[in-house]
Amino acid sequence: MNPVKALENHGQAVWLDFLARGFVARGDLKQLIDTDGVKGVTSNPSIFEKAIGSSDEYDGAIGIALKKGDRPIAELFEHLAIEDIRNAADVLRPVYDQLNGEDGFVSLEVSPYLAMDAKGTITEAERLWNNVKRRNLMVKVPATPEGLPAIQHLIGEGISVNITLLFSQKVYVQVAEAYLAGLEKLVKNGGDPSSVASVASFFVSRIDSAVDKELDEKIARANDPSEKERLSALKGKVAIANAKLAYQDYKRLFSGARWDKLAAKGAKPQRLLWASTGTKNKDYSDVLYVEELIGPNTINTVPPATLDAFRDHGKPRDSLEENIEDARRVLAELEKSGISLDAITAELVKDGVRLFADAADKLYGAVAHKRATVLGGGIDRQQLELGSHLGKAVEKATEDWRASATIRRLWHKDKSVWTGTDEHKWLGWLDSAAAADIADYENYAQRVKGQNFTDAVVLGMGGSSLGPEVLAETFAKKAGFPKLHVLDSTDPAQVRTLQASVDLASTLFIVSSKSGGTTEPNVMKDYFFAQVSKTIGADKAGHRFIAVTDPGSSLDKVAVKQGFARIFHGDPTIGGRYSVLSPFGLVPAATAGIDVSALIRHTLAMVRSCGPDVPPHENPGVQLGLAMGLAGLEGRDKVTILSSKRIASFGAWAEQLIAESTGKDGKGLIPIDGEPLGAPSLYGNDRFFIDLRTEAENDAAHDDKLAALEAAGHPVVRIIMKSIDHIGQEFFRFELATAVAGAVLGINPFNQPDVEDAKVKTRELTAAFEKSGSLPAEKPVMSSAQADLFTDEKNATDLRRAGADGDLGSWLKAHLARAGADDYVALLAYIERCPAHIGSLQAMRLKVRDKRHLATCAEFGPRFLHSTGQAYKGGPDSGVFLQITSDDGRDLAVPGQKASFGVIKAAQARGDYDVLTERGRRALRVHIKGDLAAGLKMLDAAIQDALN
Ligand SMILES: O=C(CO)[C@@H](O)[C@H](O)[C@H](O)[C@H](O)COP(=O)(O)O
Ligand SMILES: O=C[C@H](O)COP(=O)(O)O
Repeated sequence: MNPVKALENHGQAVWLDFLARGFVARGDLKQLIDTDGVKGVTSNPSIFEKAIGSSDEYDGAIGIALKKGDRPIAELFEHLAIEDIRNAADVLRPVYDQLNGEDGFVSLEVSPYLAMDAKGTITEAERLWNNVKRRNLMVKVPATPEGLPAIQHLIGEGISVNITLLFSQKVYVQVAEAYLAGLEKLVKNGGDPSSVASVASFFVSRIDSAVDKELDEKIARANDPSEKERLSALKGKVAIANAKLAYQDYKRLFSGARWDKLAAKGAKPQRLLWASTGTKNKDYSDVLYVEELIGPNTINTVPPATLDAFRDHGKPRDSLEENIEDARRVLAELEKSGISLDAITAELVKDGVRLFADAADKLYGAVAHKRATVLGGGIDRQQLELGSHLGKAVEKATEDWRASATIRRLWHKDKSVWTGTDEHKWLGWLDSAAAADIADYENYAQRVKGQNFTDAVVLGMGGSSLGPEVLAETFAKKAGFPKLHVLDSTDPAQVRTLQASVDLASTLFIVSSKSGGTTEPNVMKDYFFAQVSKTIGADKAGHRFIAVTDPGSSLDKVAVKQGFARIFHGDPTIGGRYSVLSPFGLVPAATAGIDVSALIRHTLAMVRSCGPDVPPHENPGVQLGLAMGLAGLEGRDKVTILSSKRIASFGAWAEQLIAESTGKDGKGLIPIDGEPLGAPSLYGNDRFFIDLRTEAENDAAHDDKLAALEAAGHPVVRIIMKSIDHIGQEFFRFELATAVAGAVLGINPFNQPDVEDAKVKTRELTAAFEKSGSLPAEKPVMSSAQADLFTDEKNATDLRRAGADGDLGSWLKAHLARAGADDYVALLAYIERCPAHIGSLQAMRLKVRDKRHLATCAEFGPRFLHSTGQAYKGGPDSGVFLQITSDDGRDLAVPGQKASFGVIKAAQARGDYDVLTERGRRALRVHIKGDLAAGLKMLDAAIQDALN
C-alpha cells in the first residue's frame, strides 16, 4: 500500500505544506487527495513568496486584478492569496464533507507583521475569514504572547484557527488552554462548537537544527570522549522527543471533565499538527520527522519533497507513543548538558516571526515590482544614479529600514522613527489624499463655475500658498472657471500688481491660513475685503470670500463674522508644508476647475507605491528620502532641484518642504531652486541633483548636461512624470521622501522653531510701530547715495577686518569672500517678485555660482520666511546672506491699523535679519535707496566687481 495513504490506518492525516496556483489548477492537489489521501493544505508567507514572488505564474492574475482597480500591495497580495485558498478549499471540500467537517482544511496565515499585535491579528483574521468565505478555512495565528489572546477571541467567535510557530511544550499548554477557553465562551454565547476546528502546529525540524548547532559546539569543546559520545547521541533526537511529550500533554488536555463537557456539545479536540517536517540535516533520514511522529488524531503537514520521499520509502508504524520515557531522558540529558530548550524555543519563535516577515518583505517587494510594471506610466518613473559610495550607503540603509520595519512604523505613526518628540501628531498628510471628500469638491467646483468669476486669488503664505501656486502655474485656465492667482507678499507694489491683474467685481478670494494667525494673509484679507466692499458693497463682500483654515482658528471665527461664502477646515494633524493634498491645495484646485477626482486618483497610485507594505527597496519615497538624507550626511546637502518648464514652480514648493522640514538644530538640507543647469565645473562637491520633468519635455541638451554631472560623480535623481496631471504623485513622493530624510538626519521634520522666532520678532516690531508710529531707528555701517548697509556688530567687525571700508564694493567683497567651499550664498530680496526682479536676482546669483562655484539661492521676502527661512536660520551654518531691501515707491495702507504693507514688510525684513545675526550667521543687509531698478543694476555691478 502507498505508505502515505497507509498513515490513515494509524489515525494520522497528511496535509500538504505547499500551495501554488497552477498546482491546484492542473489538478495536482486533487491527484494527491485521491492517491495519497491528503486531507489538508497549509500555506505560510514563505510558501506564497515562492509561489507569487519567485515565479511569473501570477503575472497574468496581477494584471487582471489591477485592471479592475489599483490597490495597495497587501491588498493585491491578499486578493491573489484568497483566490488560491478558495480554489484549494473547494478541491478539499469533498474531503471536508465526507469526514463531517473533521478534516479537509486549508490554512491562510495572518500577516506576519501583526505577530506582536493582538488587536491587529484579530481584525485581520476576522477579515480573512469573512472574505475567504469557506467553512473549511483555518486562519493561521502565531503562538506569540500577543497571538494567544487573539486565538481565544477568534475561537470564541466561531472562527477556525491553526496556531503556528509553536515550539515549546509550555506554550503548547497555553495554546490548548486558549482553545478551550475560546470554546467555552462560544458555548456560553450560544454558539455551536462543532462548527469550529483548530490545530496546533508544533514545529519539529527547526528544533533539531538549533539544538544540534549548540550540541556541536559543546562536542567540539568537550575533552572527555564519553562526554562527546553522550552529547552526540542527543543529535537529531530532541525535536522528536519534544513533540512526543507535547502529544502526552494533548491526551491529558483533551480528556477529563472540562473537555468532556465541551465534547458533549460537539466540540472537536484541537489536533496536534507536526510542521517543519522536511529534513534539514542531510545525515538524517529524509522521512525522519514523518516516521517518528505517527499517532492517532494527529496531522503531519509535509512539503512536496518529503511527501514524495515517504511515498517512496516511508515505513509507517505507531511511533508517537513509543519510548516516551526515552524522550523524557533525552530532554533531561539536554538540560544536564547546559543547553536550555526553553531558551532555544523562545528564540525560535522570534526567529520564526522574523523569517516570515522577511519572506513577506520579499513577497511584497516582488508584488510591488510587478504592480509597477503592469501600471507602467501610471506611476511616475524615478531613477537614482548615486555613484558607488552614496549608492552603497543607500543600499545598506535600505536593508536597515527593511529589517527594522521602519516604513511600517512610519505609516503607523511611530514617533521613534524620528526624535520621539511629537512627530506622531503631524502625520495626517499620509492619509489626506485618500480622505479627500471628492463629491464635496466637485459640488463646490460646480457652484464656483455657476458664478462666472473671472479670477480667484489665494491669499496665504508658505504651506498655504506654494502648493496652490504650483497648480496655478502648471495648469492652463479651465473654461468656465476663474483664473487662479496667488498672493503671498506684503510688498505694496506686489499687492497693487495683483489688484491690477484681476477684476475685483468678479473675483473670488481664498483666504488660506492653517493657524489663522499669520500676519500676511490677515492683512491681505483686510485690504481686499475693503476693496471688494468698495466695489460691490460691504453687505455682499463676504460672498466673495472663502476661508481655508484649521477649525477654531481666529480666521475661522472672522470668516463666520464676515459672512464668508464657505469655510473649509484643514486637518490639525497636517503641518502647512505637507498640506497641499488637503483642502489647502484641493480647494484652490477645485476653484480653478482642476479635476480633483483625477488629481487624487493619480496621487493615490504613488501613495500606494510608497505604502507601508512596500519594502524600502521598491518604495520610491523611501529611496529618494534615504538618498537625500544620506547625501546630506556625506556633505552633499545642497539639494538642487531642476524642474522643467511645464512644472517650473514645483521647485519652490519642494524648497519649502525640504528646507523647513530638515533645516534645524544646525543640520539639514539646503534646497537650491531655480539655478539653471550648468557644466560640472560650476559645482562643488556639495550637490545632490533632482531632475523633474514631464515625459513630453524631451530635451537632449539638458540630458547631456545631466549625464555630464553624473559622469563627474554627482548624484543625480531623474523623475519623469507621465504628464502634469500626475503632479499629486510628486507632492506625495516628496513629502514621504522628506519625512524619511528627516529620520536619517535625526531631526523632527514637522516643526519650524526658527520661523516661529522670526514671526515673534516681526510682531514685536509691528507692535512697537503701532505704539510709536515708527520702527526703532537703525544706524548703517556704510551709507552712499544709492544704498545703506546694515549689519550687527560682530558681522561689521569681521567684515571691516577683512577690508570693508567706505564703499559698498568693499563690503560686498569682504562679505562674499567669507563663503568657502561647501557654503552657499543666498540673496534675500524684500521687493516685488516680478519677472524683472527675478531676472536681476538670477543674474546676481549666477555671477556668484559661476565665479565661485558655490550653491546659490535667490529668494523673495517675506515669502521665503515661510519656506527656506527656517533652514537659513536653523540649518547648517553654511549660508552667507545678502539681504536686499528698498524704499517703497508707493506704500499701501492696511485698513484698521497704523502699520502699512511697507512697514510690515520692513518689520519682517528686520525680524528676519535679527534672528539670522542672533544665530551668528554671516549676514549683510543692503538697503537700496531711490529707484529700485537702478539700485539693482548698481548692486549687480558691485557684486561683479566684488567677485573679481
Ligand atoms: O505552520 C504551518 C502549518 O500550520 C506550516 O506551514 C509551517 O509554517 C511550515 O511547516 C514551516 O514553516 C516549515 O518550516 P521549515 O521546514 O522551513 O523549517
Ligand atoms: O507654511 C506655513 C506658513 O507659515 C503659513 O502658515 P499658516 O497657514 O498658518 O498661515
